[in-house]
Amino acid sequence: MIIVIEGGDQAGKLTQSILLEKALKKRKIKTKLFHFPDYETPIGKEIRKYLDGKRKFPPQVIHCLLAANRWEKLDAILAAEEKNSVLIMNRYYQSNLVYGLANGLKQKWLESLDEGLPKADLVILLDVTQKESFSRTPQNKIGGKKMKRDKFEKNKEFSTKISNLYRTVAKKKHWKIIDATMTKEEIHEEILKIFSKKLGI
Ligand SMILES: Nc1ncnc2c1ncn2[C@@H]1O[C@H](COP(=O)(O)OP(=O)(O)OP(=O)(O)O)[C@@H](O)[C@H]1O
Ligand SMILES: Cc1cn([C@H]2C[C@H](O)[C@@H](COP(=O)(O)O)O2)c(=O)[nH]c1=O
Repeated sequence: MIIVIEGGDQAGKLTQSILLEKALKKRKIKTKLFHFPDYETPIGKEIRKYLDGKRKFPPQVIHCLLAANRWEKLDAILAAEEKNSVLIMNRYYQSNLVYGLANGLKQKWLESLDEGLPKADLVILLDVTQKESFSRTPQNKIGGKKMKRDKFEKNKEFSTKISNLYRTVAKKKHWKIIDATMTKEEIHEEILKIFSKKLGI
């Protein structure tokens, strides 16, 4: 089963992905957590440079790179599917759809970039407003503080567009929507409830 934790910047995806991973492991459910973008790969390093403003790419190129970054991890994803019952994705191809639409790209074109990757069984949107997102302190994926907001995170107008698009796409695609202004613990409980309901346990 692939569970995707989605949402705008600082919605709490990393926090909730880690809490869910721990909770499932405690229940002896074999679980593996992936983070996208994966900044460790060759393409991931280019993406990092773009987000830090050290590279300039047209939107078509950066969204191809963001999809290619998942294809770089295909073997690892397939191997993890063999060994585990649950894969948690802290962002997956759903991010490229929402951010790509916000950057003026076409849905069909964006979706074609990820066609053939293992599909998500459950997508959970942490619904955060621009205001709430900007009030939170960015952190990096190993828990430390990020020095500054990246290219997609700096612009208030873009961030508002992302929040609105997430809600619209989530409704159309029947993703589960959680109010991300609740406490970390409340959100975690909601995610566990959704997960149990999906499994029928
Ligand atoms: N429910 C919450 N209420 C208040 N603050 C929160 C909540 N969840 C997470 N935070 C805080 O918000 C910040 C961002 O959290 P986190 O890194 O989990 O978000 P993210 O969605 O993964 O961010 P990014 O999009 O930048 O990768 C952190 O400082 C974290 O402690
Ligand atoms: C996976 C993925 C990400 N993005 C965007 C979303 C964010 O603005 C950045 C990643 O930042 P994070 O702090 O590491 O979450 O990239 C995207 O546009 N498309 C994608 O597929």
